[in-house]
Amino acid sequence: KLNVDVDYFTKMLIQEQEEALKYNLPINAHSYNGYNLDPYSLPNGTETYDYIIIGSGSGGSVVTQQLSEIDGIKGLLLEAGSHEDDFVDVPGMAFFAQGTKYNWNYGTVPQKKSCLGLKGKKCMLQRGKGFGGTTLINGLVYSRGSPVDYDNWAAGGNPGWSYKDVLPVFKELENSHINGDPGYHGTKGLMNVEYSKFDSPHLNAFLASNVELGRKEIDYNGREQLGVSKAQLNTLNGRRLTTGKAFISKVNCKNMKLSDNSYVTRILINPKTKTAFGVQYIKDNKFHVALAKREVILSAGTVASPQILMLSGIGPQKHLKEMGIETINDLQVGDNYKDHPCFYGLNILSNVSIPLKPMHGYVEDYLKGDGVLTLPGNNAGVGFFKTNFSKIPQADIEIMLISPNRSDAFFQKGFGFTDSSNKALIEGVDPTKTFTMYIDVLKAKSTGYLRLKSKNPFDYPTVNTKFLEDDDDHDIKTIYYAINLILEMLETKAMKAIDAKLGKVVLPECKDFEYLSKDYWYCTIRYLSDSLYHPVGTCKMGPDPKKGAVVDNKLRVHGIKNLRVADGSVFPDSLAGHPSNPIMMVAAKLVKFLKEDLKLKN
Ligand SMILES: Cc1cc2nc3c(=O)[nH]c(=O)nc-3n(C[C@H](O)[C@H](O)[C@H](O)COP(=O)(O)OP(=O)(O)OC[C@H]3O[C@@H](n4cnc5c(N)ncnc54)[C@H](O)[C@@H]3O)c2cc1C
Repeated sequence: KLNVDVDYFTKMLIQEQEEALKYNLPINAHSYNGYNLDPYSLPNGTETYDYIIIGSGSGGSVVTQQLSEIDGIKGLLLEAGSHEDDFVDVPGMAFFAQGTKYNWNYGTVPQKKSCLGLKGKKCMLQRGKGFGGTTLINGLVYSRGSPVDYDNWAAGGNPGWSYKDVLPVFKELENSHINGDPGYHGTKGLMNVEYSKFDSPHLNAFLASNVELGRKEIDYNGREQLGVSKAQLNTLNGRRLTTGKAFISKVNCKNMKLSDNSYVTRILINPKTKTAFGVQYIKDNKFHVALAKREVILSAGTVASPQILMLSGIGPQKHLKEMGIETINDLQVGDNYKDHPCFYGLNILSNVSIPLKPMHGYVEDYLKGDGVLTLPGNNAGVGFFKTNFSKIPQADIEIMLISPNRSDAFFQKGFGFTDSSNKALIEGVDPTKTFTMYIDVLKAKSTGYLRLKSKNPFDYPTVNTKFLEDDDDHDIKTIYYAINLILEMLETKAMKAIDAKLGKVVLPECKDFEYLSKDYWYCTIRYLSDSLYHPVGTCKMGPDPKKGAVVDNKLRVHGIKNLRVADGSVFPDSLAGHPSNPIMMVAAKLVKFLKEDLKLKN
């Protein structure tokens, strides 16, 4: 049996990698409307449900599964994509998975101060499509952020969202195998959390170097967050555990209809009563309407949820008017686009190699739940640090340890680097020995925005991340500070033991600056920065719509009845962590609110 699997996986991985390299990622969603039908006409036939959920990513999958457990309800999940395959299941194929039909491939407008070494100076904006949403293509790191994040949500006028309030919900969702700090983890939930069995020598040097510098190895989802650790991962025996597999596969289909390839074009809202009553969507080149007797739950993610709200008449009035859309409620939808800017420009040489194997060798390890293929994008470890200029009592930098090999065939396409940036990055790199560290600005001051490109629901929205554009250069200063932390790590005995040294990366645009001077680094950062793909905040939660809030603390859209949002867009701010599991927590909270309304026990 094992050999059959090895042959099947080996062939499949080789073939799918080649296809991902050739595949042209979409630049809009027009393929859903093959006959170019008028999205503003309504079809006659309708179906009626209690709840309609839009999108099944980190948020929507949890809502769908948990709602389906309520006796006697009738629900509908509309997901634009479909089921996953064995290819995306392999964490080590994460970069290639981003080159497949599972990626929407939204993009941003050209940037002024970041992403300059990427094609068209545009940051990449990957988002997953299908049951599981962005968990189909993401880095699988389980990191809740700091308790301070949630305490700030609550202090900002959102009762019920302090860390004390949300910790039990994280625990309910989790099936932890990491032997973490007592009291902080659950073992009965549907989302598995484990360490990769694969031990990278580069990770061990990273951990030891930080211990040498006086930092601790910690459970970063436990008592303290500042320190270093092997990455806690949403995998199950080394395989990607998407929210599709963890939650959608457990849906009680007696109560819930799952509709794939169903692209939602707008939510139907009665402008007089300001009540959401249904959803328009296209499937198989035909428009459909589904009616919701109770509520519509929007979980299409930080990019598509604000787009759908605006298409439905909820958004900044001036902008909607320019687009020719009648405003039903004037809210600051699409503002407050917060993300984690990231620096990808470090090569660290070493004398320790992870020997290359033929593909079937990697596959044999993988099928035993071990080996490099169990590491998502080679991400082996994380560390949370604090700058000396931060005024907040929490981590503001994350450093991710990426084991060799970074020069795989998809590297340039996956990151969108120009030929000259790519050349500078791969020159002198031994793919078996060179590792890197990504620097993630956890508390970026730069804030972007999202707007409609047109009233055509099949056009992608316009996104401007405005990375590294904040007035006092806080964000670039944070990256520069983190680079110095890394240079200090390279001086430790642990790093010297693997002969770790900074590899020279000199971009043509930065070559006139003295190598390793501050100006050299600032130039390199502006070119080799991009998103860590953690956008949040475009439908932010808060008490006051005049201060930019789109949903209230029960996730109800302000001023509209029967409409809630449950995905990354409702975060008031970026977390000092990764958003996927916190979004699952938000979704589980939403189901609790719905149950309260139904007077059911939670
Ligand atoms: C490359 C990459 C690496 C990442 N690494 C990590 C990590 O290591 N850890 C972590 O915590 N986070 C990571 N993230 C981020 C994290 O995965 C996302 O923030 C999270 O999954 C988003 O959840 P969501 O529910 O908000 O939206 P999504 O998961 O994006 O779900 C939205 C769903 O809505 C569907 N949809 C969109 N538009 C429509 C429409 N019009 N009609 C119907 N359906 C629609 C989409 O197809 C999708 O399934 C990463 C992201 C990327 C891209």
